Amino acid sequence: MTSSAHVPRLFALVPAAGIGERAGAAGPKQYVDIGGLPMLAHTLAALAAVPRIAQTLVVLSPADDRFEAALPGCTAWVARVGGASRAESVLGGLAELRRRGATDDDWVLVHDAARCLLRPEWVDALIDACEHDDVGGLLAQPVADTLKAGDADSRVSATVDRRDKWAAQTPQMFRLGRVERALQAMGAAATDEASAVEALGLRPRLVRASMENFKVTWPEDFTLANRLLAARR
Ligand SMILES: Nc1ccn([C@@H]2O[C@H](COP(=O)(O)OP(=O)(O)OP(=O)(O)O)[C@@H](O)[C@H]2O)c(=O)n1
Ligand SMILES: C[C@](O)(CO)[C@H](O)COP(=O)(O)O
Repeated sequence: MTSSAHVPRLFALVPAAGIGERAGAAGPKQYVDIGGLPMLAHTLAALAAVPRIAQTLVVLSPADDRFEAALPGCTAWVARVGGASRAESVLGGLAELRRRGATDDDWVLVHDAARCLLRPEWVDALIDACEHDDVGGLLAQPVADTLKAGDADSRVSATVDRRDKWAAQTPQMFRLGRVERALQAMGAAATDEASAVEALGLRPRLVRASMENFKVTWPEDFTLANRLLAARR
């Protein structure tokens, strides 16, 4: 007799519906050229190099009219279901994954389009650490600098104990059903998937990655990303 048990699959979900306000580029930062390709192309290439990921879904803004010209021949799934916040874009993507056959038990690795220096081996390390974990987890980096809390006038209000602090990165890997419920409960206040899952009383696993997995956020970050990519060639 053959077993019909569902084997969970792994999907990647890339929110790419932001406007990149802080980056100050002429258009959305995911299309800014880095080393000859749009930033988003580097991000998707890293995920495509992880064989355990069954498929990647890119979430675009409904108004996006650049993707097909910028990434011709891209084999990732694409859905123009982005929302006003990152959390809404991720929720739109999770609903799209369901429409395409994903179920509650499948794993979803949510990864920022803006973290284009991702390396496949970091994704593999995350999967290895989480695929048999009850909760799931995220890539992160222990904080190395002394941490200051600041007031609106840019004066220090406190020095924060950094000993147990980690900077959260992506991918963040959770079961589809759980992360969807968590984000629905927390709404746009969720700046990442882990914080929504934490609000359910759960403790996601922290998997150390690298500072190279930084999020291109400010104008000077494009220069850093270009240099790092050039150094990898
Ligand atoms: N409504 C939104 C906002 C953000 N994102 C995505 O979430 C990731 C992380 O967000 P962030 O770095 O803040 O990107 P932007 O929102 O584009 O930047 P900014 O906040 O400076 O406008 C990015 O890949 C971005 O495209 C999204 O899909 N939908
Ligand atoms: C998800 C994230 O990259 C983890 O550090 C981060 O929270 C995104 O924040 P942003 O407000 O969208 O820049």
